[in-house]
Amino acid sequence: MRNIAEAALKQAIEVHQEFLGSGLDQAVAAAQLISRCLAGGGKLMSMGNGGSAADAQHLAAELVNRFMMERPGLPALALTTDTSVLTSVANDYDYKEIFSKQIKALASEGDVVLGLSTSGRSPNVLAGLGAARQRGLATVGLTGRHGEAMEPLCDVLIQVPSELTPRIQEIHAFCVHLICELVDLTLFGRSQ
Ligand SMILES: O=C(CO)[C@@H](O)[C@H](O)[C@H](O)[C@H](O)COP(=O)(O)O
Ligand SMILES: [Zn+2]
Repeated sequence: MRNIAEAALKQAIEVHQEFLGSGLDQAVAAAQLISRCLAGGGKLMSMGNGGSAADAQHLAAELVNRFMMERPGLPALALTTDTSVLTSVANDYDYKEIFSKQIKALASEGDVVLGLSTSGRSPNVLAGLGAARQRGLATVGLTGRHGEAMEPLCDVLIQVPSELTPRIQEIHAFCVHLICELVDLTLFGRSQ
């Protein structure tokens, strides 16, 4: 057991180390884009499946409530939480449309849509980013090594250099916190 745990942690350290060189600039660019949208009166809408749904909710919660310091709440909405909307869209139309339909209904000019998909292939995340693009909204993607399908739909795409969902998600969680820290720094002059 200890050897499995050690291998997993070493793998995580290696992916974090590689991300420092290959992905951190995109994470900073994503935070800058989101800061600009929020400063301009827009809101953030986030989406993902499974663990990435939790990450989408985590980001929205930190923004709406607070991150490390006291500050006014910021407008953010996870598109993964309203089970009536989610089940009716999936039931009447298609699971693929659960995010895109919400974006079409809720988006205003100046908003930013953020999608997480470790495979880069979840049809509902791709459709959500596509709907955001069609509405002229800013888009941010978080993915793994194979984010090819997300690339043309994202203004900023954060790619984690791994194919393993848990390792990718661990860096996505780091990016969620980094975005919050840099948004606070940009909008309020400090983050702690
Ligand atoms: O958290 C995990 C695995 O670590 C799972 O719940 C995982 O998020 C789900 O299988 C998702 O459906 C995967 O979707 P995606 O990241 O490929 O878009
Ligand atoms: Zn997970």
